Amino acid sequence: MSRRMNATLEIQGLSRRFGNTAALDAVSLSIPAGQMVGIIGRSGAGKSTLLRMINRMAESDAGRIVWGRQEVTSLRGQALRDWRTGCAMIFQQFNLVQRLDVLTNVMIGRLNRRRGLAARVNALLGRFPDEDRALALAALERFDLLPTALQRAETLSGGQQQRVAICRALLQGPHTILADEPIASLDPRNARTVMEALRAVNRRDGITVVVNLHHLDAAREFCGRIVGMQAGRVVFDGAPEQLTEAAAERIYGPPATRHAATAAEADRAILAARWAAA
Ligand SMILES: Nc1ncnc2c1ncn2[C@@H]1O[C@H](COP(=O)(O)OP(=O)(O)OP(=O)(O)O)[C@@H](O)[C@H]1O
Repeated sequence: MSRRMNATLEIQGLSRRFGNTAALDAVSLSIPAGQMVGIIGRSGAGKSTLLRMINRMAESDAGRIVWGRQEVTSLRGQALRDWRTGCAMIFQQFNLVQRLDVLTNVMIGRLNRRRGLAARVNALLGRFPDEDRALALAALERFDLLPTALQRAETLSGGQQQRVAICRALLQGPHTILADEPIASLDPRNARTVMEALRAVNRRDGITVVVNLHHLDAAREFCGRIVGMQAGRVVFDGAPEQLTEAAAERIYGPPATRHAATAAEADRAILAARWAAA
Protein backbone atom coordinates (compact mmCIF):
# COMPACT_ATOMS: atom_id res chain seq x y z
CA MET A 1 0.00 0.00 0.00
CA SER A 2 2.78 2.43 0.82
CA ARG A 3 4.94 4.12 -1.75
CA ARG A 4 8.34 2.90 -0.67
CA MET A 5 10.60 5.88 -1.10
CA ASN A 6 14.12 5.98 0.15
CA ALA A 7 14.69 9.71 0.23
CA THR A 8 15.99 11.29 3.41
CA LEU A 9 14.00 14.18 4.85
CA GLU A 10 16.43 17.05 5.36
CA ILE A 11 15.34 19.88 7.63
CA GLN A 12 17.81 22.72 7.36
CA GLY A 13 17.88 25.70 9.70
CA LEU A 14 14.11 25.93 10.05
CA SER A 15 12.93 28.96 12.05
CA ARG A 16 9.60 30.51 12.88
CA ARG A 17 8.73 33.37 15.20
CA PHE A 18 5.34 34.34 16.58
CA GLY A 19 5.83 37.86 17.95
CA ASN A 20 8.64 37.57 20.50
CA THR A 21 8.40 33.78 20.69
CA ALA A 22 10.79 31.65 18.68
CA ALA A 23 8.57 28.60 18.05
CA LEU A 24 11.42 27.10 16.02
CA ASP A 25 14.97 28.38 16.20
CA ALA A 26 17.28 27.10 13.45
CA VAL A 27 16.18 23.47 13.67
CA SER A 28 18.20 21.05 11.54
CA LEU A 29 17.45 17.33 11.36
CA SER A 30 18.15 14.61 8.89
CA ILE A 31 15.56 11.81 8.94
CA PRO A 32 16.40 8.81 6.75
CA ALA A 33 13.48 6.87 5.27
CA GLY A 34 12.11 4.16 7.55
CA GLN A 35 13.01 5.67 10.91
CA MET A 36 10.60 5.94 13.82
CA VAL A 37 11.46 9.23 15.49
CA GLY A 38 9.92 10.46 18.74
CA ILE A 39 9.96 14.23 19.28
CA ILE A 40 9.73 15.09 22.95
CA GLY A 41 9.68 18.30 24.92
CA ARG A 42 7.61 20.44 27.23
CA SER A 43 4.48 22.20 26.14
CA GLY A 44 5.46 25.05 23.82
CA ALA A 45 8.83 23.55 22.86
CA GLY A 46 7.92 23.72 19.16
CA LYS A 47 7.00 20.11 18.42
CA SER A 48 3.67 20.80 16.69
CA THR A 49 5.09 23.70 14.72
CA LEU A 50 7.84 21.43 13.39
CA LEU A 51 5.41 18.70 12.30
CA ARG A 52 3.04 21.22 10.73
CA MET A 53 5.92 22.70 8.77
CA ILE A 54 6.97 19.33 7.43
CA ASN A 55 3.42 18.86 6.15
CA ARG A 56 3.37 22.53 4.99
CA MET A 57 0.36 23.32 7.16
CA ALA A 58 2.59 26.07 8.59
CA GLU A 59 5.23 28.15 6.85
CA SER A 60 8.75 28.92 8.05
CA ASP A 61 10.42 32.34 8.26
CA ALA A 62 13.81 30.86 7.37
CA GLY A 63 15.38 27.55 6.44
CA ARG A 64 14.16 24.84 4.13
CA ILE A 65 12.99 21.25 3.92
CA VAL A 66 14.33 18.99 1.19
CA TRP A 67 13.17 15.46 0.37
CA GLY A 68 15.31 13.76 -2.22
CA ARG A 69 15.50 16.23 -5.08
CA GLN A 70 12.35 18.01 -4.03
CA GLU A 71 12.46 21.32 -2.17
CA VAL A 72 9.37 20.83 -0.01
CA THR A 73 9.34 24.43 1.25
CA SER A 74 8.71 25.79 -2.23
CA LEU A 75 6.10 23.30 -3.48
CA ARG A 76 2.91 24.79 -4.90
CA GLY A 77 -0.38 23.60 -6.40
CA GLN A 78 -0.68 19.91 -7.27
CA ALA A 79 2.91 19.18 -6.17
CA LEU A 80 2.06 20.52 -2.70
CA ARG A 81 -1.15 18.47 -2.57
CA ASP A 82 0.85 15.37 -3.55
CA TRP A 83 3.36 16.10 -0.78
CA ARG A 84 0.58 16.36 1.79
CA THR A 85 -0.88 13.07 0.58
CA GLY A 86 2.53 11.44 1.01
CA CYS A 87 2.92 12.87 4.54
CA ALA A 88 -0.22 11.73 6.34
CA MET A 89 -1.04 13.57 9.57
CA ILE A 90 -2.47 12.00 12.71
CA PHE A 91 -3.90 14.38 15.30
CA GLN A 92 -4.51 14.20 19.04
CA GLN A 93 -8.28 14.48 18.53
CA PHE A 94 -8.41 11.87 15.72
CA ASN A 95 -10.28 14.20 13.29
CA LEU A 96 -12.75 11.54 12.16
CA VAL A 97 -16.19 12.44 10.82
CA GLN A 98 -18.06 11.34 13.92
CA ARG A 99 -21.48 10.73 12.35
CA LEU A 100 -20.06 8.62 9.50
CA ASP A 101 -19.31 4.93 9.84
CA VAL A 102 -15.79 3.67 10.40
CA LEU A 103 -15.44 2.16 6.93
CA THR A 104 -16.36 5.43 5.20
CA ASN A 105 -13.95 7.35 7.42
CA VAL A 106 -11.14 5.06 6.31
CA MET A 107 -12.09 5.23 2.61
CA ILE A 108 -11.95 9.03 2.82
CA GLY A 109 -8.17 8.61 3.09
CA ARG A 110 -8.22 7.24 -0.44
CA LEU A 111 -9.86 10.41 -1.74
CA ASN A 112 -6.58 12.29 -1.33
CA ARG A 113 -5.14 10.07 -4.03
CA ARG A 114 -7.99 10.59 -6.49
CA ARG A 115 -8.11 13.69 -8.58
CA GLY A 116 -11.18 15.25 -10.10
CA LEU A 117 -14.63 16.29 -9.06
CA ALA A 118 -16.34 12.98 -9.86
CA ALA A 119 -14.51 11.08 -7.12
CA ARG A 120 -15.44 13.74 -4.55
CA VAL A 121 -19.08 13.89 -5.61
CA ASN A 122 -19.31 10.09 -5.44
CA ALA A 123 -17.71 10.16 -2.00
CA LEU A 124 -20.27 12.72 -0.83
CA LEU A 125 -22.95 10.30 -1.98
CA GLY A 126 -21.20 7.50 -0.11
CA ARG A 127 -20.10 5.76 -3.33
CA PHE A 128 -16.53 4.47 -3.30
CA PRO A 129 -14.85 2.10 -5.75
CA ASP A 130 -14.71 -1.58 -4.72
CA GLU A 131 -10.94 -1.34 -4.65
CA ASP A 132 -11.08 1.38 -1.96
CA ARG A 133 -13.59 -0.66 0.06
CA ALA A 134 -11.33 -3.73 -0.10
CA LEU A 135 -8.26 -1.74 0.97
CA ALA A 136 -10.16 -0.13 3.84
CA LEU A 137 -11.51 -3.46 5.08
CA ALA A 138 -8.04 -4.99 4.93
CA ALA A 139 -6.62 -2.11 6.97
CA LEU A 140 -9.40 -2.42 9.55
CA GLU A 141 -8.88 -6.15 9.83
CA ARG A 142 -5.17 -5.64 10.37
CA PHE A 143 -5.82 -3.51 13.44
CA ASP A 144 -8.65 -5.65 14.86
CA LEU A 145 -11.27 -3.09 13.88
CA LEU A 146 -13.26 -5.07 11.33
CA PRO A 147 -16.21 -5.68 13.69
CA THR A 148 -16.61 -1.89 14.03
CA ALA A 149 -16.67 -1.18 10.26
CA LEU A 150 -20.36 -0.22 10.12
CA GLN A 151 -20.52 1.61 13.44
CA ARG A 152 -20.51 5.38 13.61
CA ALA A 153 -17.05 6.66 14.53
CA GLU A 154 -18.47 8.39 17.61
CA THR A 155 -19.37 5.04 19.19
CA LEU A 156 -15.72 3.91 19.36
CA SER A 157 -13.26 4.40 22.22
CA GLY A 158 -10.50 6.97 21.79
CA GLY A 159 -7.91 4.28 21.15
CA GLN A 160 -10.09 2.65 18.50
CA GLN A 161 -10.74 6.02 16.85
CA GLN A 162 -7.04 6.76 16.71
CA ARG A 163 -6.40 3.38 15.09
CA VAL A 164 -9.15 4.18 12.56
CA ALA A 165 -7.29 7.43 11.88
CA ILE A 166 -4.13 5.38 11.26
CA CYS A 167 -6.07 3.17 8.80
CA ARG A 168 -7.32 6.30 7.03
CA ALA A 169 -3.75 7.61 6.85
CA LEU A 170 -2.59 4.28 5.40
CA LEU A 171 -5.12 4.53 2.58
CA GLN A 172 -3.38 7.71 1.44
CA GLY A 173 -0.41 5.50 0.60
CA PRO A 174 2.01 7.69 2.58
CA HIS A 175 5.79 7.46 2.70
CA THR A 176 5.70 9.30 6.05
CA ILE A 177 3.25 9.54 8.93
CA LEU A 178 3.41 12.65 11.10
CA ALA A 179 1.62 12.01 14.39
CA ASP A 180 1.04 15.04 16.61
CA GLU A 181 0.45 13.90 20.20
CA PRO A 182 -1.52 10.83 19.06
CA ILE A 183 -1.79 9.38 22.58
CA ALA A 184 -2.18 12.53 24.67
CA SER A 185 -5.93 12.01 25.23
CA LEU A 186 -5.79 8.25 25.74
CA ASP A 187 -5.57 6.06 28.80
CA PRO A 188 -2.36 4.01 29.02
CA ARG A 189 -3.85 0.81 27.63
CA ASN A 190 -5.30 2.53 24.56
CA ALA A 191 -2.13 4.59 24.20
CA ARG A 192 -0.15 1.40 23.98
CA THR A 193 -2.34 -0.08 21.21
CA VAL A 194 -1.94 3.12 19.21
CA MET A 195 1.85 3.13 19.63
CA GLU A 196 1.91 -0.54 18.62
CA ALA A 197 -0.09 0.33 15.48
CA LEU A 198 2.38 3.09 14.59
CA ARG A 199 5.29 0.71 15.17
CA ALA A 200 3.62 -1.87 12.90
CA VAL A 201 3.23 0.56 10.00
CA ASN A 202 6.82 1.65 10.51
CA ARG A 203 8.31 -1.84 10.65
CA ARG A 204 6.06 -3.77 8.29
CA ASP A 205 5.28 -1.10 5.69
CA GLY A 206 8.57 0.76 5.93
CA ILE A 207 6.75 4.05 6.49
CA THR A 208 8.77 6.76 8.22
CA VAL A 209 7.02 7.79 11.44
CA VAL A 210 7.66 11.08 13.21
CA VAL A 211 5.64 11.23 16.41
CA ASN A 212 5.31 14.04 18.95
CA LEU A 213 5.04 12.67 22.47
CA HIS A 214 4.80 14.01 25.97
CA HIS A 215 5.41 10.55 27.38
CA LEU A 216 9.14 10.09 27.62
CA ASP A 217 8.65 6.42 28.48
CA ALA A 218 6.55 5.83 25.35
CA ALA A 219 9.26 7.46 23.24
CA ARG A 220 11.93 5.32 24.88
CA GLU A 221 9.97 2.13 24.31
CA PHE A 222 8.75 2.65 20.77
CA CYS A 223 11.14 5.01 18.98
CA GLY A 224 14.55 4.07 17.69
CA ARG A 225 15.54 7.73 17.77
CA ILE A 226 14.53 10.50 20.13
CA VAL A 227 14.76 14.21 19.37
CA GLY A 228 14.40 16.48 22.39
CA MET A 229 13.28 20.06 21.93
CA GLN A 230 13.41 23.00 24.28
CA ALA A 231 12.28 26.54 23.41
CA GLY A 232 12.33 25.89 19.68
CA ARG A 233 15.75 24.24 19.59
CA VAL A 234 16.92 20.67 19.28
CA VAL A 235 18.77 19.93 22.54
CA PHE A 236 19.02 16.15 22.19
CA ASP A 237 19.16 13.80 19.23
CA GLY A 238 20.06 10.18 19.79
CA ALA A 239 19.07 6.64 20.65
CA PRO A 240 16.83 6.02 23.71
CA GLU A 241 19.73 4.55 25.68
CA GLN A 242 21.69 7.78 25.18
CA LEU A 243 18.98 9.82 26.86
CA THR A 244 20.61 10.27 30.26
CA GLU A 245 19.18 12.14 33.24
CA ALA A 246 21.34 15.14 32.27
CA ALA A 247 19.92 15.08 28.74
CA ALA A 248 16.36 14.82 30.12
CA GLU A 249 17.14 17.87 32.25
CA ARG A 250 18.15 19.85 29.18
CA ILE A 251 14.80 18.99 27.61
CA TYR A 252 12.42 19.21 30.57
CA GLY A 253 14.29 21.23 33.20
CA PRO A 254 15.19 20.06 36.71
CA PRO A 255 13.11 17.17 38.09
CA ALA A 256 11.35 19.37 40.68
CA THR A 257 9.74 21.55 37.98
CA ARG A 258 9.69 18.99 35.24
CA HIS A 259 6.06 17.96 35.30
CA ALA A 260 4.34 20.76 37.09
CA ALA A 261 4.73 23.83 34.88
CA THR A 262 1.03 23.63 34.01
CA ALA A 263 -1.90 21.62 35.23
CA ALA A 264 -1.97 19.87 31.86
CA GLU A 265 1.66 18.87 32.24
CA ALA A 266 0.98 17.57 35.74
CA ASP A 267 -1.81 15.43 34.28
CA ARG A 268 0.53 14.14 31.63
CA ALA A 269 3.11 13.28 34.29
CA ILE A 270 0.51 11.17 36.07
CA LEU A 271 -0.36 9.48 32.80
CA ALA A 272 3.31 8.84 32.14
CA ALA A 273 3.62 7.19 35.54
CA ARG A 274 0.61 5.01 34.81
CA TRP A 275 2.09 4.14 31.42
CA ALA A 276 4.77 2.09 33.08
CA ALA A 277 2.17 0.17 35.04
CA ALA A 278 -0.14 -0.56 32.06
N1 LIG B 1 -0.28 30.27 15.48
C1 LIG B 1 0.43 30.68 16.53
N2 LIG B 1 0.35 31.94 16.97
C2 LIG B 1 1.09 32.38 18.02
N3 LIG B 1 1.95 31.60 18.71
C3 LIG B 1 2.07 30.32 18.32
C4 LIG B 1 1.33 29.79 17.22
N4 LIG B 1 1.67 28.48 17.06
C5 LIG B 1 2.59 28.21 18.01
N5 LIG B 1 2.82 29.32 18.77
C6 LIG B 1 3.76 29.40 19.87
O1 LIG B 1 4.96 28.78 19.46
C7 LIG B 1 5.51 27.99 20.53
C8 LIG B 1 5.65 26.55 20.09
O2 LIG B 1 4.34 25.99 19.97
P1 LIG B 1 4.07 24.46 19.57
O3 LIG B 1 2.59 24.27 19.57
O4 LIG B 1 4.82 24.14 18.36
O5 LIG B 1 4.71 23.70 20.81
P2 LIG B 1 4.51 22.20 21.26
O6 LIG B 1 5.85 21.72 21.71
O7 LIG B 1 3.85 21.43 20.20
O8 LIG B 1 3.55 22.35 22.51
P3 LIG B 1 2.28 21.47 22.93
O9 LIG B 1 2.83 20.21 23.40
O10 LIG B 1 1.63 22.28 24.01
O11 LIG B 1 1.41 21.38 21.70
C9 LIG B 1 4.59 28.20 21.73
O12 LIG B 1 5.12 29.24 22.52
C10 LIG B 1 3.29 28.62 21.10
O13 LIG B 1 2.54 29.42 21.98
